[in-house]
Amino acid sequence: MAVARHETGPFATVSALASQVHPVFMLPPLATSLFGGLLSGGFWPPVAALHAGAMFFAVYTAHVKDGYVDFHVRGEDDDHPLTASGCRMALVGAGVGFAFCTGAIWLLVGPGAALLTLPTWVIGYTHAPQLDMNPVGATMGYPAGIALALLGGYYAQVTTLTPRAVGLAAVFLLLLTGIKIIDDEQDYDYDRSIQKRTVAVVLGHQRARRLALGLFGAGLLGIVGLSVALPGVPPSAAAAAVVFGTVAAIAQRGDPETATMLLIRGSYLLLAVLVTAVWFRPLA
Ligand SMILES: CC(C)=CCC/C(C)=C/CC/C(C)=C/COP(=O)(O)OP(=O)(O)O
Repeated sequence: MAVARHETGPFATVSALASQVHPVFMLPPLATSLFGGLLSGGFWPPVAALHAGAMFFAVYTAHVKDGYVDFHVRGEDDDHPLTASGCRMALVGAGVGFAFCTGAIWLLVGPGAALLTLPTWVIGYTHAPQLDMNPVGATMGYPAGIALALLGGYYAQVTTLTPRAVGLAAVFLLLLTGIKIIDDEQDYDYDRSIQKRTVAVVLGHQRARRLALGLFGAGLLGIVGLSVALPGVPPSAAAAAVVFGTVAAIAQRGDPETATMLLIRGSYLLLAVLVTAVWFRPLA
Protein backbone atom coordinates (compact mmCIF):
# COMPACT_ATOMS: atom_id res chain seq x y z
CA MET A 1 0.00 0.00 0.00
CA ALA A 2 1.52 3.32 -1.09
CA VAL A 3 1.59 5.90 1.73
CA ALA A 4 3.53 8.72 0.03
CA ARG A 5 2.09 10.23 -3.17
CA HIS A 6 5.30 11.44 -4.79
CA GLU A 7 7.98 8.85 -4.04
CA THR A 8 8.33 5.28 -2.83
CA GLY A 9 10.46 3.61 -0.20
CA PRO A 10 10.70 3.76 3.57
CA PHE A 11 12.29 7.23 3.68
CA ALA A 12 9.51 8.71 1.52
CA THR A 13 6.89 7.00 3.72
CA VAL A 14 8.36 8.34 6.95
CA SER A 15 8.82 11.85 5.56
CA ALA A 16 5.23 11.94 4.17
CA LEU A 17 3.88 10.89 7.58
CA ALA A 18 6.16 13.40 9.34
CA SER A 19 4.97 16.20 7.02
CA GLN A 20 1.73 16.28 8.99
CA VAL A 21 3.52 17.30 12.18
CA HIS A 22 3.27 21.11 12.10
CA PRO A 23 5.41 22.47 14.96
CA VAL A 24 3.62 25.86 15.02
CA PHE A 25 0.35 24.11 15.87
CA MET A 26 1.88 21.19 17.76
CA LEU A 27 4.10 22.90 20.34
CA PRO A 28 1.41 25.04 22.08
CA PRO A 29 -0.85 22.11 23.12
CA LEU A 30 2.15 20.09 24.34
CA ALA A 31 3.48 23.09 26.29
CA THR A 32 0.01 23.89 27.66
CA SER A 33 -0.53 20.30 28.79
CA LEU A 34 2.79 20.39 30.68
CA PHE A 35 1.95 23.86 32.05
CA GLY A 36 -1.35 22.46 33.37
CA GLY A 37 0.59 19.72 35.17
CA LEU A 38 3.01 22.25 36.62
CA LEU A 39 0.21 24.53 37.74
CA SER A 40 -1.44 21.68 39.64
CA GLY A 41 1.51 21.52 42.02
CA GLY A 42 1.73 17.71 41.76
CA PHE A 43 3.87 16.89 38.74
CA TRP A 44 4.24 13.13 38.09
CA PRO A 45 6.36 12.93 34.90
CA PRO A 46 4.93 9.65 33.48
CA VAL A 47 1.38 11.02 33.59
CA ALA A 48 2.52 14.41 32.23
CA ALA A 49 4.25 12.61 29.34
CA LEU A 50 1.17 10.45 28.62
CA HIS A 51 -1.10 13.49 28.55
CA ALA A 52 1.28 15.44 26.32
CA GLY A 53 1.47 12.33 24.09
CA ALA A 54 -2.33 12.25 23.83
CA MET A 55 -2.29 15.94 22.79
CA PHE A 56 0.29 15.12 20.11
CA PHE A 57 -1.93 12.42 18.61
CA ALA A 58 -5.07 14.64 18.80
CA VAL A 59 -3.38 17.45 16.85
CA TYR A 60 -1.75 15.00 14.40
CA THR A 61 -5.20 13.52 13.78
CA ALA A 62 -6.58 17.03 13.05
CA HIS A 63 -3.87 17.76 10.49
CA VAL A 64 -4.08 14.40 8.70
CA LYS A 65 -7.90 14.60 8.52
CA ASP A 66 -7.80 18.26 7.40
CA GLY A 67 -5.30 17.45 4.64
CA TYR A 68 -7.25 14.33 3.59
CA VAL A 69 -10.56 16.22 3.37
CA ASP A 70 -9.10 19.34 1.70
CA PHE A 71 -7.14 17.41 -0.97
CA HIS A 72 -8.73 13.98 -1.45
CA VAL A 73 -12.39 14.79 -0.71
CA ARG A 74 -13.01 18.47 -1.49
CA GLY A 75 -10.25 18.91 -4.08
CA GLU A 76 -9.46 22.34 -2.62
CA ASP A 77 -5.70 21.92 -2.15
CA ASP A 78 -3.25 21.59 -5.06
CA ASP A 79 -1.08 18.94 -3.47
CA HIS A 80 -0.76 16.59 -0.50
CA PRO A 81 2.16 14.33 0.49
CA LEU A 82 -0.01 11.36 1.58
CA THR A 83 -2.19 9.04 -0.51
CA ALA A 84 -5.81 8.58 0.61
CA SER A 85 -4.93 5.18 2.09
CA GLY A 86 -1.80 6.69 3.67
CA CYS A 87 -4.07 9.26 5.37
CA ARG A 88 -6.36 6.51 6.63
CA MET A 89 -3.38 4.54 7.93
CA ALA A 90 -2.02 7.65 9.70
CA LEU A 91 -5.45 8.29 11.23
CA VAL A 92 -5.63 4.73 12.56
CA GLY A 93 -2.06 4.96 13.88
CA ALA A 94 -2.77 8.28 15.62
CA GLY A 95 -6.03 6.88 17.00
CA VAL A 96 -4.17 3.88 18.45
CA GLY A 97 -1.52 6.19 19.93
CA PHE A 98 -4.19 8.40 21.47
CA ALA A 99 -6.10 5.39 22.82
CA PHE A 100 -2.89 4.00 24.35
CA CYS A 101 -2.06 7.30 26.13
CA THR A 102 -5.65 7.86 27.28
CA GLY A 103 -6.06 4.24 28.40
CA ALA A 104 -2.83 4.46 30.41
CA ILE A 105 -4.08 7.71 32.00
CA TRP A 106 -7.32 5.89 32.91
CA LEU A 107 -5.34 3.06 34.55
CA LEU A 108 -2.84 5.31 36.37
CA VAL A 109 -5.16 8.17 37.35
CA GLY A 110 -8.78 7.20 36.80
CA PRO A 111 -11.70 7.55 34.39
CA GLY A 112 -12.21 11.31 35.03
CA ALA A 113 -8.76 12.16 33.69
CA ALA A 114 -9.30 9.97 30.62
CA LEU A 115 -12.74 11.49 29.96
CA LEU A 116 -11.29 15.01 30.11
CA THR A 117 -8.59 13.97 27.61
CA LEU A 118 -10.96 12.32 25.09
CA PRO A 119 -12.66 15.49 23.68
CA THR A 120 -9.33 16.73 22.28
CA TRP A 121 -9.28 13.80 19.85
CA VAL A 122 -12.96 14.32 19.01
CA ILE A 123 -12.23 18.00 18.19
CA GLY A 124 -9.20 16.96 16.11
CA TYR A 125 -11.09 14.24 14.20
CA THR A 126 -14.13 16.44 13.49
CA HIS A 127 -12.13 19.62 12.62
CA ALA A 128 -12.72 18.69 8.97
CA PRO A 129 -15.22 18.27 7.44
CA GLN A 130 -17.61 19.12 10.31
CA LEU A 131 -16.26 21.92 12.54
CA ASP A 132 -14.54 23.87 9.76
CA MET A 133 -17.89 24.42 8.02
CA ASN A 134 -19.01 27.17 10.38
CA PRO A 135 -17.23 30.24 11.79
CA VAL A 136 -17.42 29.15 15.43
CA GLY A 137 -16.12 25.62 14.85
CA ALA A 138 -13.48 26.74 12.34
CA THR A 139 -12.19 29.39 14.75
CA MET A 140 -12.63 27.85 18.18
CA GLY A 141 -11.75 24.16 17.67
CA TYR A 142 -8.01 24.62 18.15
CA PRO A 143 -8.35 27.14 21.05
CA ALA A 144 -10.84 24.80 22.75
CA GLY A 145 -8.29 21.99 22.34
CA ILE A 146 -5.62 24.16 24.00
CA ALA A 147 -7.97 25.01 26.89
CA LEU A 148 -8.71 21.29 27.32
CA ALA A 149 -4.98 20.51 27.16
CA LEU A 150 -4.46 22.77 30.17
CA LEU A 151 -7.44 21.38 32.09
CA GLY A 152 -6.59 17.76 31.27
CA GLY A 153 -2.89 18.22 32.10
CA TYR A 154 -3.92 19.71 35.44
CA TYR A 155 -6.63 17.19 36.29
CA ALA A 156 -4.43 14.20 35.38
CA GLN A 157 -2.05 15.21 38.19
CA VAL A 158 -4.42 16.05 41.03
CA THR A 159 -7.86 14.67 39.95
CA THR A 160 -9.56 17.99 40.62
CA LEU A 161 -10.01 21.33 38.90
CA THR A 162 -9.60 24.65 40.67
CA PRO A 163 -10.76 28.18 39.72
CA ARG A 164 -7.21 29.09 38.67
CA ALA A 165 -7.04 26.15 36.23
CA VAL A 166 -10.46 26.96 34.78
CA GLY A 167 -9.70 30.72 34.76
CA LEU A 168 -6.39 30.32 32.92
CA ALA A 169 -7.96 27.85 30.46
CA ALA A 170 -10.65 30.49 29.71
CA VAL A 171 -7.91 33.11 29.17
CA PHE A 172 -6.14 30.80 26.69
CA LEU A 173 -9.45 30.18 24.91
CA LEU A 174 -10.05 33.95 24.47
CA LEU A 175 -6.51 34.82 23.36
CA LEU A 176 -6.12 31.92 20.93
CA THR A 177 -9.54 32.54 19.41
CA GLY A 178 -8.39 36.12 18.73
CA ILE A 179 -5.16 34.85 17.14
CA LYS A 180 -7.05 32.36 14.95
CA ILE A 181 -9.39 35.11 13.72
CA ILE A 182 -6.38 37.15 12.58
CA ASP A 183 -4.65 34.05 11.21
CA ASP A 184 -7.71 33.34 9.05
CA GLU A 185 -7.59 36.91 7.68
CA GLN A 186 -4.52 35.74 5.72
CA ASP A 187 -6.67 33.34 3.68
CA TYR A 188 -9.59 35.78 3.22
CA ASP A 189 -9.65 35.73 -0.60
CA TYR A 190 -9.11 31.99 -0.93
CA ASP A 191 -11.57 31.07 1.83
CA ARG A 192 -14.22 33.33 0.26
CA SER A 193 -13.67 31.68 -3.11
CA ILE A 194 -14.34 28.22 -1.64
CA GLN A 195 -17.21 29.48 0.55
CA LYS A 196 -15.31 28.67 3.75
CA ARG A 197 -17.05 30.74 6.42
CA THR A 198 -14.24 31.95 8.66
CA VAL A 199 -14.89 34.93 10.97
CA ALA A 200 -12.99 37.20 8.55
CA VAL A 201 -15.16 36.05 5.64
CA VAL A 202 -18.41 36.46 7.59
CA LEU A 203 -17.63 39.78 9.33
CA GLY A 204 -15.14 41.38 6.93
CA HIS A 205 -11.57 42.44 7.77
CA GLN A 206 -12.27 45.42 10.03
CA ARG A 207 -14.97 43.92 12.21
CA ALA A 208 -13.03 40.64 12.49
CA ARG A 209 -9.96 42.57 13.63
CA ARG A 210 -12.05 44.52 16.17
CA LEU A 211 -13.52 41.27 17.53
CA ALA A 212 -10.03 39.78 17.85
CA LEU A 213 -8.79 42.87 19.73
CA GLY A 214 -11.83 42.69 22.02
CA LEU A 215 -10.98 39.05 22.80
CA PHE A 216 -7.36 40.01 23.55
CA GLY A 217 -8.58 42.76 25.88
CA ALA A 218 -10.93 40.37 27.71
CA GLY A 219 -8.22 37.71 28.00
CA LEU A 220 -5.63 40.15 29.34
CA LEU A 221 -8.09 41.62 31.85
CA GLY A 222 -8.81 38.01 32.84
CA ILE A 223 -5.12 37.36 33.63
CA VAL A 224 -4.86 40.53 35.73
CA GLY A 225 -8.14 39.69 37.49
CA LEU A 226 -6.98 36.15 38.27
CA SER A 227 -3.62 37.35 39.58
CA VAL A 228 -5.40 39.80 41.90
CA ALA A 229 -8.29 37.58 42.99
CA LEU A 230 -6.78 34.11 43.29
CA PRO A 231 -3.95 33.29 45.69
CA GLY A 232 -2.96 30.37 43.42
CA VAL A 233 -2.08 32.79 40.59
CA PRO A 234 0.92 34.90 41.69
CA PRO A 235 0.77 38.70 41.14
CA SER A 236 3.82 38.42 38.85
CA ALA A 237 1.58 36.51 36.39
CA ALA A 238 0.09 39.91 35.46
CA ALA A 239 3.42 40.59 33.71
CA ALA A 240 2.23 38.05 31.10
CA ALA A 241 -0.64 40.41 30.27
CA VAL A 242 1.79 43.32 29.86
CA VAL A 243 4.04 41.29 27.56
CA PHE A 244 1.24 39.93 25.36
CA GLY A 245 -0.57 43.30 25.38
CA THR A 246 2.57 45.02 24.08
CA VAL A 247 3.01 42.45 21.31
CA ALA A 248 -0.70 42.68 20.39
CA ALA A 249 -0.51 46.51 20.24
CA ILE A 250 2.39 46.27 17.78
CA ALA A 251 0.84 43.38 15.84
CA GLN A 252 -2.52 45.03 15.29
CA ARG A 253 -0.88 47.63 13.03
CA GLY A 254 0.55 44.95 10.76
CA ASP A 255 -0.91 42.99 7.88
CA PRO A 256 -2.51 39.63 8.82
CA GLU A 257 0.67 37.66 8.07
CA THR A 258 2.97 39.84 10.20
CA ALA A 259 0.34 40.15 12.92
CA THR A 260 -0.12 36.36 13.12
CA MET A 261 3.62 35.77 13.23
CA LEU A 262 4.02 38.33 16.05
CA LEU A 263 0.97 37.09 17.99
CA ILE A 264 2.11 33.45 17.91
CA ARG A 265 5.47 34.50 19.29
CA GLY A 266 3.62 36.69 21.81
CA SER A 267 1.62 33.67 22.98
CA TYR A 268 4.87 31.73 23.56
CA LEU A 269 6.19 34.69 25.60
CA LEU A 270 2.91 34.79 27.55
CA LEU A 271 3.25 31.11 28.41
CA ALA A 272 6.92 31.55 29.34
CA VAL A 273 6.06 34.41 31.73
CA LEU A 274 3.19 32.41 33.25
CA VAL A 275 5.42 29.35 33.76
CA THR A 276 8.10 31.54 35.37
CA ALA A 277 5.52 33.22 37.61
CA VAL A 278 3.96 29.93 38.72
CA TRP A 279 7.18 27.95 39.06
CA PHE A 280 9.55 30.50 40.58
CA ARG A 281 7.00 32.89 42.17
CA PRO A 282 9.46 35.82 41.78
CA LEU A 283 7.42 38.29 43.89
CA ALA A 284 6.34 35.79 46.55
C1 LIG B 1 -5.29 19.26 21.62
C2 LIG B 1 -5.78 20.18 20.57
C3 LIG B 1 -5.13 21.51 20.48
C4 LIG B 1 -6.79 19.75 19.75
C5 LIG B 1 -7.36 20.55 18.63
C6 LIG B 1 -6.90 20.00 17.32
C7 LIG B 1 -7.24 20.93 16.16
C8 LIG B 1 -8.65 21.27 15.87
C9 LIG B 1 -6.24 21.35 15.41
C10 LIG B 1 -6.42 22.19 14.19
C11 LIG B 1 -5.20 22.05 13.34
C12 LIG B 1 -5.46 22.53 11.94
C13 LIG B 1 -5.92 21.56 10.95
C14 LIG B 1 -5.27 23.81 11.64
C15 LIG B 1 -5.54 24.39 10.30
O1 LIG B 1 -6.91 24.66 10.23
P1 LIG B 1 -7.55 25.44 9.01
O2 LIG B 1 -8.92 24.89 8.79
O3 LIG B 1 -7.42 26.91 9.24
O4 LIG B 1 -6.54 25.01 7.89
P2 LIG B 1 -6.75 24.89 6.34
O5 LIG B 1 -7.11 26.28 5.89
O6 LIG B 1 -5.42 24.40 5.90
O7 LIG B 1 -7.85 23.89 6.13
